[in-house]
Amino acid sequence: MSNYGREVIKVCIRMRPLLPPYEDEEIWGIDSRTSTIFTLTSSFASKLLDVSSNSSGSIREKESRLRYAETLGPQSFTFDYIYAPDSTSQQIYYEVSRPIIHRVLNGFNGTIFMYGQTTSGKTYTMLGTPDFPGILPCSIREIFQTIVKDTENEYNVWISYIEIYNEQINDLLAPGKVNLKVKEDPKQGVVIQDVKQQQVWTFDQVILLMNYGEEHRTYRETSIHEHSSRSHTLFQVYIESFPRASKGRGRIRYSCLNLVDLAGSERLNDFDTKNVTQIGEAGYINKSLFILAHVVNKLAEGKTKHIPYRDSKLTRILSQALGGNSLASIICTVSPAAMNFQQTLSTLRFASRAKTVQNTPHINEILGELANSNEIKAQLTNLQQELLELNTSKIGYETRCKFLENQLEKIQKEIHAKEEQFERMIEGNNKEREIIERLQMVIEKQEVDMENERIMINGQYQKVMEKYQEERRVRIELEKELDSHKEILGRTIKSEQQTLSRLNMLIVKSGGSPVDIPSPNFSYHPNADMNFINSLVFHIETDVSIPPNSVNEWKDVSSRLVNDYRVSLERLQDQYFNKVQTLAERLIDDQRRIQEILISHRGELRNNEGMF
Ligand SMILES: Nc1ncnc2c1ncn2[C@@H]1O[C@H](COP(=O)(O)OP(=O)(O)OP(=O)(O)O)[C@@H](O)[C@H]1O
Repeated sequence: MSNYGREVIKVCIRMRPLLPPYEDEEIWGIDSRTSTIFTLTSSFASKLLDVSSNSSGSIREKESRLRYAETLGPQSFTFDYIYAPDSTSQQIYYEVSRPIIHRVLNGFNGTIFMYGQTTSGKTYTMLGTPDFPGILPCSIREIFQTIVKDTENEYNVWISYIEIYNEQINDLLAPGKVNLKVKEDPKQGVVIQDVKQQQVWTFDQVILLMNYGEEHRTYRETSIHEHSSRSHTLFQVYIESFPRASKGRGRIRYSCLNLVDLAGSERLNDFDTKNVTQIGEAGYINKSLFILAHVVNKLAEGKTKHIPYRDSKLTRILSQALGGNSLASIICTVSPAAMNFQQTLSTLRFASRAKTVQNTPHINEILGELANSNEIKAQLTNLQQELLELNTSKIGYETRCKFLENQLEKIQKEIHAKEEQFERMIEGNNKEREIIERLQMVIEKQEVDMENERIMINGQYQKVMEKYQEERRVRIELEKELDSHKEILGRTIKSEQQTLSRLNMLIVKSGGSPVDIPSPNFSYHPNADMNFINSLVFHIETDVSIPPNSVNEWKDVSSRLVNDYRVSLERLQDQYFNKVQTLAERLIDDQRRIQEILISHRGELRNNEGMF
């Protein structure tokens, strides 16, 4: 085995296009020149403030996103590669995966894994479609094309395909084989016990097997993705190669390519809370991704000891790719949508930490039967020397061994206790997270209810104000009408008084006593009597003879007139005051109702504040 240097994990980001009609505006932008991804904060803020727009998400959700983004300020991340929404999987394959494939063919282990929230495009990038093949088919094609062209070496290739569903390993190429165990192999490192390893010779054969495995993989329709992977999958390609001339008795290189498609992280409140299967699956997915992030964090901090690989099957299987003997690339898929802002940010933070993790890849090589005999002889001499040394210090060694065994047992117990404690902590965390998410849902609902109520109260207030305006308008019109009546009445009374004065003059002239002229305070109500008086005055003034009974008659008429004026005026005043009274009462009533609604609304607000 030769010595090799350390290599950091390569990390690339792929941003998929917006998925209409559910997703709203873009919040992330890309500068391909500098491989930077950044927030379009100003447009984000302006778009989120426009809460009345038709875009998806509740008003509360948008406001909380805005608050979150404002608190954080502009975000920007730089990676090895960043791919814009119009990039192809083939392009990513050429730049990110192909260099690894060629080194795997030379005896290095290699791992490429997809990481990102649900619906961000992991499976699309890994498997692709018939028109746009993904990383997996492109890698397999490259392997066989290279093997065919290599005239110096001979190769054997095997594949296996497993899924980790609810922390249980199931064989996708042998569907009956479930709950497989993981074990340490001195030669190959961590391996899956009893997994079906199928030898393959062509690209088509591998694709057939891949499709067969896909049929048995666990997918489910969720509220946000109709074909969502509910498990992590691991597609492994084992390659053995040796120079044709040695016929397998010289140096043999063996390597393994791991293609990992992780299930997406998701928020528990994106699920129907009554769907126990979905909630359970999401819990397992989130827990294993949490442990993966924990492992990456520890490695990123530069720690090499006590890395909690054993806390999940996923991290145990990926231990070679994370800080071990493997080349590794992580392809993080993200959504550009404002509604996925927090999940994208969390993926980018994971990616930032992952790109500082270092591995120590080396060529895996063993010696065949007729390998360099000098090397074997040298090794034999070393071993004999070691044996001699061991024999001489056998007693000390045995004592030391005993001591170490005891120590080991003690440490194992401690580890076990810590593992249990950690399990309980994670369970507690999950429960707390669930409670917080439920509380958030309750708060969200109450805020929506309060918003609706506020809109309703505004509507009612608006109506009351309109009614009040209308009644005010009617009152002003009534006052105007009354004024005009008064004016007409005044004018009429004046003209009638003049007529009656003229009549009195005639009466006095003819030796009679004058009649009382009514005061001008009374209302006028036109009637036939006035016509009669007018004709009487006309007769007198024009010396036309007046019928003898007419003088008494006009006296009656004039006193009736006075009464009529009074009654008419009083009726008019009554009507006017009644109307004004009714309007005032209605106004007071409406104001009282508005007051009551506002008081109860404030009371509820105070209750809600008290709750949270
Ligand atoms: N780069 C892309 N270009 C066009 N469409 C894409 C792209 N990436 C993803 N999609 C589409 O987005 C949807 C979700 O993609 P995909 O199934 O790959 O998501 P995922 O991350 O694997 O989700 P899950 O974790 O729920 O399985 C699919 O309809 C897919 O066709």
